[in-house]
Amino acid sequence: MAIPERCIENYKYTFQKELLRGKVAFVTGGASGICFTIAEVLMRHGCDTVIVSRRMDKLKQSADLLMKATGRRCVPIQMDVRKPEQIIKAVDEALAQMGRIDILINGAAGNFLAPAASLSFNAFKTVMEIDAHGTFNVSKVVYDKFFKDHGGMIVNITATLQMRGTALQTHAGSAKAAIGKHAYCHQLNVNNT
Ligand SMILES: CC/C=C\C/C=C\C/C=C\C/C=C\C/C=C\C/C=C\C=C\C(=O)SCCNC(=O)CCNC(=O)[C@H](O)C(C)(C)COP(=O)(O)OP(=O)(O)OC[C@H]1O[C@@H](n2cnc3c(N)ncnc32)[C@H](O)[C@@H]1OP(=O)(O)O
Ligand SMILES: NC(=O)C1=CN([C@@H]2O[C@H](COP(=O)(O)OP(=O)(O)OC[C@H]3O[C@@H](n4cnc5c(N)ncnc54)[C@H](OP(=O)(O)O)[C@@H]3O)[C@@H](O)[C@H]2O)C=CC1
Repeated sequence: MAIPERCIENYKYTFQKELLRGKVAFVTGGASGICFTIAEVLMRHGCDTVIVSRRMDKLKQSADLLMKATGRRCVPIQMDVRKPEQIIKAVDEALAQMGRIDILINGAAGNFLAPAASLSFNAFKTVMEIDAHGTFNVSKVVYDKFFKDHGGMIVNITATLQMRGTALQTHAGSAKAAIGKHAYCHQLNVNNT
């Protein structure tokens, strides 16, 4: 059984408590780490969430913790951000259960510390596919199925390691740089159309 995440003790509000009441967020990687806490903070502000990743046991455990701590709804759905057919199914299920998606958090990522010389073709490809392709894949499906007609917000979780370069991080640095440029180009596209 996966080790459970922990919710924030004595949460202090900076924003209005009900700021996101009636909104729904779709959070990739939301069962663990940073994106678990992002889901928690959104829920503490009235938002309902869908958390997605590959391990259903971990998703269920985290969804239970989040609902108990915040009193909001959290639906766990299994999917791999590298597999478009799984994303389409997951977004369909999210919309069937929640009726809407207002916020997409692209947080799912894969990483490990490894010298560039020891990266196999598949090691580099795997991290690029989870981080960079995954961000595009999920954004495309959520856009096509909901944001195109209703609007919505996409938040891509990147890093700083790619900005000046970081040892042992050729794969993750390349993937996170791609995500940054993707967001920038996408913004230009949206503003020009
Ligand atoms: C991530 C850092 C980890 C620990 C940090 C510890 C100390 C910090 C010290 C200094 C800091 C220095 C730098 C900063 C580093 C990081 C912080 C900044 C950014 C962080 C970004 C993040 O994304 S953190 C999130 C990390 N979370 C995860 O990775 C969870 C999900 N991870 C996974 O699912 C796997 O780890 C996976 C990414 C490998 C994907 O799994 P899967 O699809 O099942 O793939 P596999 O079949 O297992 O592997 C695919 C190919 O990759 C090769 N591989 C796997 N691991 C390694 C490795 N350690 N070294 C080299 N190659 C590896 C594997 O062999 C496969 O290739 P083949 O050719 O064999 O097929
Ligand atoms: N930790 C850090 O120091 C830093 C992290 N970041 C970024 O913050 C975000 C969260 O990182 P962190 O909390 O450390 O990491 P975690 O390992 O806790 O979170 C990564 C999540 O992504 C999910 N995931 C991985 N691969 C896939 C996939 N193929 N499909 C669907 N879900 C997947 C994992 O679940 P599962 O394995 O069950 O699929 C896991 O829940 C990431 O984008 C990371 O790059 C940025 C800078 C620094």
